[in-house]
Amino acid sequence: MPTTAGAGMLQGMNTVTLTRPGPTGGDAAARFPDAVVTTGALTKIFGRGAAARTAVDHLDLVIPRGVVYGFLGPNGSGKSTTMKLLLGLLTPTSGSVNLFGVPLDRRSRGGLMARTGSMIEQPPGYGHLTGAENMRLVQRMLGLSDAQVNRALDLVRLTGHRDRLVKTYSMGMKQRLGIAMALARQPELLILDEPTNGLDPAGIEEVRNLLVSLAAEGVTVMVSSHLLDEIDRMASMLGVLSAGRLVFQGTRAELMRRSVPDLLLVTPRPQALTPTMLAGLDGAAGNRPAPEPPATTVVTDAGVRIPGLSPGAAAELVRRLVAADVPVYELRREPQSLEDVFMDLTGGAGAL
Ligand SMILES: Nc1ncnc2c1ncn2[C@@H]1O[C@H](COP(=O)(O)OP(=O)(O)OP(=O)(O)O)[C@@H](O)[C@H]1O
Repeated sequence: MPTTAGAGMLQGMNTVTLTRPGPTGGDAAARFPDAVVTTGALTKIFGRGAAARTAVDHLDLVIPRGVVYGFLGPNGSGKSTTMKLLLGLLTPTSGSVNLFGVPLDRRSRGGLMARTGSMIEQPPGYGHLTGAENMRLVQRMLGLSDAQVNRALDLVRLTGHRDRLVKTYSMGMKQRLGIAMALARQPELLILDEPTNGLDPAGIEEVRNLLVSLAAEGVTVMVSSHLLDEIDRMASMLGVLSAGRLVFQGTRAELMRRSVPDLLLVTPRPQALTPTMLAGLDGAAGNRPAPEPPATTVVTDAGVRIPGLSPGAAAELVRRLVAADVPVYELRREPQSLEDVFMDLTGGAGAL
């Protein structure tokens, strides 16, 4: 059976201002005593010597109680590895994990996992058994009551399909069964790796509604995705990974405040925006470096978009345009979309 975290089959089931990642080091647990998850400089390096690969690089996560925390990053950015570290399925190379204010180690893990539900990578479930039979396995393993199992199946709306073989389930139903397994023990913390993977828009909406309603009941939900759209409307807090590093942690509103609007130049001579014309203009204080022309200037029907210039650099650009006798019909700020901000943060990697 594919893994969920837990005892064998089921484990422990269960910051723009784009703000740079906030609290650092092991003091996060002390600074955020109510946080359900904190990590201090959490690092995982796979392999050794020349083959060493840093999958997770000094992460300082802070996940407050009762939020849906959207954990975003392109493929290979380290989301699954981080979640496995949080569940004690991998040992950190360095750094610390605190769950419910308790350091995660070999001795504390059992107790902490008893309060945690998870689904990592694949939705679990034996295809040759029915949904109910799969749930019974979980029930026995975790010593759950019939009521707990029935409630979990109900929550994911599988009660009417409980007697069907799992191999006849759609992808969405399999994902929901995995979530039911993670939910059955009524965890305080739910860690789900890409639970919307392979779902159609209706399936994504169902998972979204379920997770938001669980958070409203006080469950802390950490959910990963490489797709911004899937996370955006369910997460009240976002953590963004890029190449193993946490490049942002905070609310959506904070993320948008980090946005530096592009400049849109309307001119009949877009070709006048040469690298020389833009050389040395500094970026605004935000998430982006100064543009490296001509790659980052984009000629659109509306005009030439120039990303990330500070007010001073914009004024200097106007001086240069006038000195070069380039007609300027219009120069205005164009707000970035959330998608643009993410693309900047992750260096445009992957399909966020
Ligand atoms: N057991 C392992 N041994 C060696 N390298 C690994 C191992 N597990 C993961 N990696 C590497 O660590 C990096 C992060 O992988 P990880 O699966 O955590 O990323 P991810 O963000 O979850 O990506 P995806 O969405 O594609 O699953 C990748 O470069 C991956 O190849």
